[in-house]
Amino acid sequence: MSAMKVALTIAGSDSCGGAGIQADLKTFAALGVYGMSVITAVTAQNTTGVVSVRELDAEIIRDQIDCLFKDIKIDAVKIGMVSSAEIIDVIGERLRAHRARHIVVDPVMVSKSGCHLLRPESREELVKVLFPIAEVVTPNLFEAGVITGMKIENLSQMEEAAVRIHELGAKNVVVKGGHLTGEAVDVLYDGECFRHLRGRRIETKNTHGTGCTFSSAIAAYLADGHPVSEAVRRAKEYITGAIEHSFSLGRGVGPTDHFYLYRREGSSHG
Ligand SMILES: Nc1ncnc2c1ncn2[C@@H]1O[C@H](COP(=O)(O)OP(=O)(O)O)[C@@H](O)[C@H]1O
Ligand SMILES: Cc1ncc(COP(=O)(O)O)c(N)n1
Repeated sequence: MSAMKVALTIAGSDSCGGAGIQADLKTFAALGVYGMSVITAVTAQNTTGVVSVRELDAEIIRDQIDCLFKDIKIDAVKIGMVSSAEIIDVIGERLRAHRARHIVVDPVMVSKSGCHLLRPESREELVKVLFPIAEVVTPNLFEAGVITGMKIENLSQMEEAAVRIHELGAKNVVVKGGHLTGEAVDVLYDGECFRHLRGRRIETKNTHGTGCTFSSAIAAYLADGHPVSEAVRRAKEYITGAIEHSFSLGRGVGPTDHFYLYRREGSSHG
């Protein structure tokens, strides 16, 4: 039997379990990869919104990263909510020191419910420190707009944004079209070619954590040894199925079903 593959998520905790660390670990488990976590911040959050946020201090974030890399071979890393410039700097510095491979950066800025998960004044630091070490970055339309200063409303603008973000140091860029209307198309750019990742649009309000789930699925497939284009294609297939099986939980935006591949006929939530 081949060795178990290991993926690490560096992200914030979402107490309601649909996004952040919890979504990432569920995704790793569902895709057969051993998951580990470095928590950057704790959010008190439910399906209707974020109530409060506490950042952890840089020292405990550094210690979490160092003790894992000193002990365990890590096949891929996903980075989500990073909250502040100080946290970004310690993550960047330690991942470089440990020569971490297969890094996926989801440049999380604002939750779907409208709460800042990255201090707006730290956005430039995220791009400057984390994009150059990323194998893949996965901005949504809002994030791609903030990073490039562009207004992005169609596929050709998504392509242009992907080129500009590539110039900022990310090897591969996926601009996600989840917030457009019509087919859910994402654009992958590797510095040479564009690839359109097409998925059927699912009519549902339950999309809490879709970006977290997508980026951690990319990391899981990279950990498994797939090349970037194949990892992204498989992750797109996985997130589309997870959204198709999303369900209502609480009074707000419900989560996707990370384990839909395993549910038997008749045992789903309906
Ligand atoms: N309603 C939907 N139907 C199908 N795919 C979707 C839908 N909403 C988002 N997606 C897909 O989910 C992934 C995450 O995208 P998105 O929701 O835009 O990210 P974020 O959570 O960062 O805003 C992308 O592959 C996107 O195309
Ligand atoms: C801890 C944490 N990380 C990321 C998100 C983004 O997820 P969404 O955009 O679906 O709100 C979140 N809500 N909470």
